[in-house]
Amino acid sequence: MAIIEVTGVRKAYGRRPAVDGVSFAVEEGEIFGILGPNGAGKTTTVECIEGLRVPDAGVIRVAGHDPVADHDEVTRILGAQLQESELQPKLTVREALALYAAFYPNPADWRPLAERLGLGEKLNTRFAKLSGGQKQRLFIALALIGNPRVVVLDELTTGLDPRARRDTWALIEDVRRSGVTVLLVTHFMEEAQRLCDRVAVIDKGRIAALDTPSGLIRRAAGSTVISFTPSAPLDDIALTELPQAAAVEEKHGRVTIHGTDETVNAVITLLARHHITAHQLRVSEATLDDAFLDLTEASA
Ligand SMILES: Nc1ncnc2c1ncn2[C@@H]1O[C@H](COP(=O)(O)OP(=O)(O)OP(=O)(O)O)[C@@H](O)[C@H]1O
Repeated sequence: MAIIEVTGVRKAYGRRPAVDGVSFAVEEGEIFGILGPNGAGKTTTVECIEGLRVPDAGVIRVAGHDPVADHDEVTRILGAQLQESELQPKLTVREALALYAAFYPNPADWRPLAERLGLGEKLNTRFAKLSGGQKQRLFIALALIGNPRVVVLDELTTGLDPRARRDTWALIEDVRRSGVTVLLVTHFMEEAQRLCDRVAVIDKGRIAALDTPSGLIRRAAGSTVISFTPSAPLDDIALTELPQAAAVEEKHGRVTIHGTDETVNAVITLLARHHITAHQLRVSEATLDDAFLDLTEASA
């Protein structure tokens, strides 16, 4: 069952459209990613879902409710991560948790929540003295304190070191295991690939693609990347006609081909036929990074 339904949403600032006819549905229990370059319209889209912005056109439903007309109801269903600037630097972790718990009719018990998020030792620490990772964990705690069915996390791991980012990923998986649906806005392909069940790629206010991370990789770039330095120029060899070669690129004497396993064999056979050796031959799986660039370039 879809817990969030977004249908034909448009939102312009002045005459410039930021979100230009976006539709998608988030199923209950999934981690749904929104991925896109800077200024693509990701935050505007989630702010419309949160009821913080009013769309110019289109319909949004959160568990059947309109985020603007039924704002109180939606606030109970949907927990949103707070922006850093919204917390007082002198507030302690305990005070922040108790204060935010008081906003909700049926809040979670914040003590076990703080323990679960690794903040048990930090209850008396002021917000300003927390590390970046600890602040992010506090934001997750505050987003969860109202016992929401959906939590919206917008660029949660930006600015975190790799270890803190991985710890945060583990927490997000833990949140989903507890039955909460997660809507995750991110810039990090690795994050989307690792966490998300499905990803909507937004570019210039529109959905460029919506699929599982592996579906996006397959569809966009060709899932196998072959690169090598040929022992002689390839001038006369038509690599682009190889079976399922989605893209062929030559840079500084190194050739990169996106294709499939079948392409790997075909490249080697073709080179052998022309008595060319492939030096430093590398075969790797495409990443969501490749797919993202491909999808967003395609709509450029
Ligand atoms: N309050 C506002 N007033 C005017 N223009 C805005 C406003 N908020 C966003 N925009 C513009 O709308 C477009 C989409 O912005 P939005 O913040 O939704 O993108 P984003 O995908 O979240 O970007 P980023 O990844 O950089 O956070 C951008 O061109 C931005 O400059």
